[in-house]
Amino acid sequence: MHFMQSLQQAWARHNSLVCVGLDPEPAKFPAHLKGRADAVFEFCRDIVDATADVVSSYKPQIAHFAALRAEDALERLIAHIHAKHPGVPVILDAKRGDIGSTAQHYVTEAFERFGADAVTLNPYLGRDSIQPFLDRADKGVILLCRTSNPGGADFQALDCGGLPLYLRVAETIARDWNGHGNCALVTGATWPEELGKVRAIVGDMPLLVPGIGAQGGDVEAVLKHGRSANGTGLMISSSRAILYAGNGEDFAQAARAAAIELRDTINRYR
Ligand SMILES: O=C(O)c1cc(=O)[nH]c(=O)n1[C@@H]1O[C@H](COP(=O)(O)O)[C@@H](O)[C@H]1O
Repeated sequence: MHFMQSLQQAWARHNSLVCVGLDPEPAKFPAHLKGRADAVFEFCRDIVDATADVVSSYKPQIAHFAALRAEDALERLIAHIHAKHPGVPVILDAKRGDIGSTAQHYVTEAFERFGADAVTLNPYLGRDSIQPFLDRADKGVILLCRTSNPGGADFQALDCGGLPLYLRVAETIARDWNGHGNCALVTGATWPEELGKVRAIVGDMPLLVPGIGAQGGDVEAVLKHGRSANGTGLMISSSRAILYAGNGEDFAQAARAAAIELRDTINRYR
């Protein structure tokens, strides 16, 4: 199924805009998992199995696996999500972006090797660097626009012919790159007013919104500025605040409780 369709169906079926970021950090794992050969997979699998009915997407962050030489665990994890929780889309957070011939290999990496439904990309290299992804109409192409981090404004806020660069990015992608309707943008929860300016330009295009939880973004402000006309349009992502909500044997249940709390807080403002 197309990423955009499965996302919309998961929003509706689970009444949830929550995206759980899967960012394994073994130092934070519960004691009973530490030292186990397959701890990265087991930790993430247990989180997924405890939350799949209360979220609408997962977002594994590739560096968290690659740095641990655990890319095989990431492959198995995504396969597990598809097999056990069909219809919950997986966004590979890889922030790729390179010349077209190399981009083709990143396409294969994200969609064939890892089996992701969508991937995060950096649009800085321009249209031809993203074209091989845009051509995959069934896959989500999620482009950095206004990132959540403190330095996000260094370049993104620079004046670009009367508008900040991030709004030019939003404008160009909505107008010229979205022919297959498979584009989305990353807009950090830490800048809700900018998020609203992006929403005003892109209509109902989905926005991936990290920065809730550990980075301190405000849910109410995100919904106020970012929800689409029908009260959806957002993949509100939280990693550490959900993954490490508990660190005992019941860590997965603690993660479930944190995901439910976030879902319910979001739903109050939809
Ligand atoms: O593309 C992203 O997911 C992303 C974009 C952005 O602007 N800010 C941002 O924090 N992220 C990612 O979102 C996750 C945030 O993690 P927490 O702060 O623990 O919820 C990390 O995996 C980041 O790499």
